[in-house]
Amino acid sequence: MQGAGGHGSPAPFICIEDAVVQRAGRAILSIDSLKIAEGESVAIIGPNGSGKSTLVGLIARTLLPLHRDNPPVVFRGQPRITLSEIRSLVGVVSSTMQEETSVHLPALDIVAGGVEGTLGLRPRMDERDVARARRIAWECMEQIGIADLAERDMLTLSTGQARRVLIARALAGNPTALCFDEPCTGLDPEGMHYVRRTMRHVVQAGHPLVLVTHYLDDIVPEIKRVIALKDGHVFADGPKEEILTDRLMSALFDLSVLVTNIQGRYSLVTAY
Ligand SMILES: Nc1ncnc2c1ncn2[C@@H]1O[C@H](COP(=O)(O)OP(=O)(O)OP(=O)(O)O)[C@@H](O)[C@H]1O
Repeated sequence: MQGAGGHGSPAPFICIEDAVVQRAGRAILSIDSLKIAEGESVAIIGPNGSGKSTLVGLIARTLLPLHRDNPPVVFRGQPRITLSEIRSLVGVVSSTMQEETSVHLPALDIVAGGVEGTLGLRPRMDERDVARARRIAWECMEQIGIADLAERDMLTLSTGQARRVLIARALAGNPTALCFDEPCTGLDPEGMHYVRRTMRHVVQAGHPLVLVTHYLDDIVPEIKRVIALKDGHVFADGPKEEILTDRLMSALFDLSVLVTNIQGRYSLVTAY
C-alpha cells in the first residue's frame, strides 16, 4: 500500500511539519520538519529547557500547538486521528505519570490499568475484563523481568522499580511504539542499569522507542539516530556517530565536553 509519503515511499510513522508551541507569549518549540520512520528508534537529547518534554507532549497530544488548517503532527499519513488512536500508537512513560501512580495499589493493578489507559482498574469493571487485564499485566511484567513485584504496593517500591512498572504499564496498552521521557532521571546506577536493559529489551521485542534524555548513556545500542534540540529548535539530527561528537555536544550544551564511546555505549565527560 502506498502511504501519504508520495512517490511510492511509505508515510513516516510520525511527521511533524511547521509546528509551533507557544507559552507565555513565546515560542517554546518550533519545528520546521521532523520525520520518524516506521520502526525507527530515536533519541532526543538537549539541555534543560530545550523543548524535549514539549516535543513529547506535542507527539502524545497532551499539549496543543498553534492552530493550523493542516495538523502539524501526522501519524502514518493520517491527518485526522483520535487521542485513543494516538495512545495505541505511542505509549508514553514520563515522570508526571510516576507521580500520578504513587498510590496504594498493587503494581499488577497499576500495570493492568494500562490496558485501558486508566489509573489502576476501572471501578465496576466486568470480572472477565478484570481477569483479562490482570493476565495481560502479568505477561508484560514477566516480559521485562519484574513479575516478582506484581503484589507489591506501589508506594513500597524504589524509584527504579516503579519506573519499570510504568514501562510494563505502557506495554500493557500494546502500543506500536514507546516514548520514554527521562527514564533514568533520579535513579541510582543499579536502577539505571535495569531501566536501560529494559529499553534494549522492548526495542528488541519490536517496539520502536522515542527516548528523551539528558544522558548519552541512556542511548542504547539499538538506537541509531539522535535528534538534538536547543532553544526549542532542532539543532542537529542524524546518525549517532555523527551527532555524538565532542564538537557538536560542546556546542549543544555550551560547555567543553568529551564524548566517550565504549563498545557502542556513549558518555559525556567534562573537566570540572
Ligand atoms: N506552561 C509554560 N509556560 C511558560 N513556559 C513554559 C511552560 N512550559 C514550558 N515552558 C518553557 O518552555 C521551555 C521548554 O520546556 P521543556 O520542559 O519542553 O524543556 P525540556 O528540554 O524538557 O527541559 P528539561 O530537560 O529541564 O526537562 C522551557 O524554557 C520552559 O521553561
